[in-house]
Amino acid sequence: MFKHKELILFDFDGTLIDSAPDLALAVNHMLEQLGRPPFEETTVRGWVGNGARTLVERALRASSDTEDAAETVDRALAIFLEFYAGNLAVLTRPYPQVPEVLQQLHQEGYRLAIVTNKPYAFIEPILHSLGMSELFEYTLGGDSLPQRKPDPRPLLHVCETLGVDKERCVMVGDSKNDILAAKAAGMDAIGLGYGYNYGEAIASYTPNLVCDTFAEVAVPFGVSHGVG
Ligand SMILES: O=C(O)COP(=O)(O)O
Ligand SMILES: [Mg+2]
Repeated sequence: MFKHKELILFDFDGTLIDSAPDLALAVNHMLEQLGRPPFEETTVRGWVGNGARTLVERALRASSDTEDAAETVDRALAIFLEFYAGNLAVLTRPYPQVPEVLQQLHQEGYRLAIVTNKPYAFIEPILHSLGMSELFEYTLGGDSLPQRKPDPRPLLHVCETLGVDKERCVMVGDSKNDILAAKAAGMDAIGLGYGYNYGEAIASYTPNLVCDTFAEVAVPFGVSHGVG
């Protein structure tokens, strides 16, 4: 199905890595510093997907009856970012079969890149600490361009930078932001059913294919090693 593809764009949080436990620790540290009560990790999972500032805004909104002033949001974001920068991969792990399948796709000659809404500065340190830095030719963060997913431009930017026609590219992601961005870019998409999609089924955003495990992602590329 996707054997003719040259470049595979991967979302990061909720697709390659389960980062919600560390994001929850950082959110709860920020709330504690502001004298507000913490939230369960499962609640924080539902807030991930639109970048760090939106995550902090969602946490603040849930923790107060009144809307916070911009200065409070700025301060909360700074606290969050400082803590998270020092605790990026404490509990964060790749999902099952992720390193193996990526390695196999890489060996088969597929080019791999990351397009995330996460701040750019955090991508490489996390990849490094999980032993996955060598696999990706290019990474783009949520603050790398003026636009982020679901805008199609980050996806198209990577295609242009790497000189790959968008028809030869596919986006793999867990959230509606990934699928909507791919559709708007005129690109094929694989949706993953296990990540963070605000409690909605990824199938309802009609990607070309839905996979329930990362191992299944290998199949349409003609790579079967990771399946099992
Ligand atoms: O950190 C986020 O808000 C989302 O990151 P993602 O685009 O890799 O899912
Ligand atoms: Mg994601």
